[in-house]
Amino acid sequence: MSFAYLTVRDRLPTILTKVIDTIHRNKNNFFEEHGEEGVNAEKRAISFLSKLRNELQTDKPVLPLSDDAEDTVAWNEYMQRQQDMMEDRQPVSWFKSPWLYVECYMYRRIQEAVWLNPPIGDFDVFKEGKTQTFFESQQAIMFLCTHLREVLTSMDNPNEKQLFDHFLKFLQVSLWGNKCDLSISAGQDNSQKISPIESLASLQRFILVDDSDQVWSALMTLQGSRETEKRGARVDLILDNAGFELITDLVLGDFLVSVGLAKEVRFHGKSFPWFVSDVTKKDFDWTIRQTMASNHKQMSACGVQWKRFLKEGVWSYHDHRFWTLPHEFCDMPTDAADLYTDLQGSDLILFKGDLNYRKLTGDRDWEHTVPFARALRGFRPAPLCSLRTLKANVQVGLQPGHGEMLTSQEPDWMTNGKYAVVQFFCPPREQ
Ligand SMILES: O=P(O)(O)OC[C@@]1(O)O[C@H](CO)[C@@H](O)[C@@H]1O
Ligand SMILES: [Mn+2]
Repeated sequence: MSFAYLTVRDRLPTILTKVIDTIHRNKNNFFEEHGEEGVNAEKRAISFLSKLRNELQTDKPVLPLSDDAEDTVAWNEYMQRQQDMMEDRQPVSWFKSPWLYVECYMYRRIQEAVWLNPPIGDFDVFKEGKTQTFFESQQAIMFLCTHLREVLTSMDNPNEKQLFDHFLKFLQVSLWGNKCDLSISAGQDNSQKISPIESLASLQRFILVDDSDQVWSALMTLQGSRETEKRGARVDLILDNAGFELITDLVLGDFLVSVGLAKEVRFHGKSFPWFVSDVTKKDFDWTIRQTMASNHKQMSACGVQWKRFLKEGVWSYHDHRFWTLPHEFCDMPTDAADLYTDLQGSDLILFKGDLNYRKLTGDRDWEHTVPFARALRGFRPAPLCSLRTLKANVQVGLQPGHGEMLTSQEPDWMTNGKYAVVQFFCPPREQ
């Protein structure tokens, strides 16, 4: 049985059950905030979601969205296209459609349940889990913040080699931070409790493709032009999960800006709760506020600095509805031309996580030796790099024989989250 099939059969209904339970447990809060209207909204949302779980479990056709959000038309058009592509005119159902599509669809339907019930329309059904991992990872967060502040204060005029060594560490911490998503464990504890910097050396052998030096070169190219005004790169960081992973990304963003490798870092998150643990604007702001408010000196110093970066515009947060559509990224130029144009202005785009990798590669059954550039199928807004731990059945850009060797030793190497890639692509100069 495939990993995709098992996800749809087992993992997605478990996630739905948890969502139903969360909404139910918040009944009193809804009552306090909105009176009877809040309780009615709770009831309607739960009945909607129970129906959804039943549709999934009995392999019913997927239904068009019935809400009136900014992305509803785009979703329904996409679904119609999928239907038109079905041979024999069978309706697209939960088990008879691409995994990437139904998984995204389920998260959008959960949001439909919330949006159709305006009194609870801004309730985040995954907030509790995200908050919990953040608190459970406090030790690792403090450690990381301390390390960052120490590196930054000790680095008066560092040489290139020192800078590169630190860069590698922060890049790898952000990479392994992706181990901590909540959807793979269906919301089970996945918090980070040990020192993230110390574990790096022992994790190195699990990085199957490591293009870190090319990422470094991309940043250094922009350093070269000191006499011109443009010093330092514009980096776009396409975020994945909240909790510990987000902290690792903020720490990386802080390092890049503080040492002058980047002049600007633009964080991109999701516009509604997504894949259990993904970052929304609220999570982003909440995380920075929590970090600022910490009793731990170095941690709160980081929070204060991050707030300042945002205020000064050195950092900024962005979201776009495209990130919560089921489209592969090669569709971006046609389906989200504004976002593609925006990303073309970047000097380096870092894509965090597994889902972004699936969308970069179209989640196809590629041969493992297919070059990353080919799997991107024309998606080439700017130099880009995927920082991803492997949690789904797709991996490209390996040396001949490597994939086969891994399969023979560890059949679930693509889904057990033990392995990772730092995979870089640079568009040719003249496109
Ligand atoms: O993108 P992330 O957070 O690294 O991982 C999310 C993810 O692993 O969870 C799903 C399982 O439900 C996978 O399909 C998906 O790719
Ligand atoms: Mn995620």
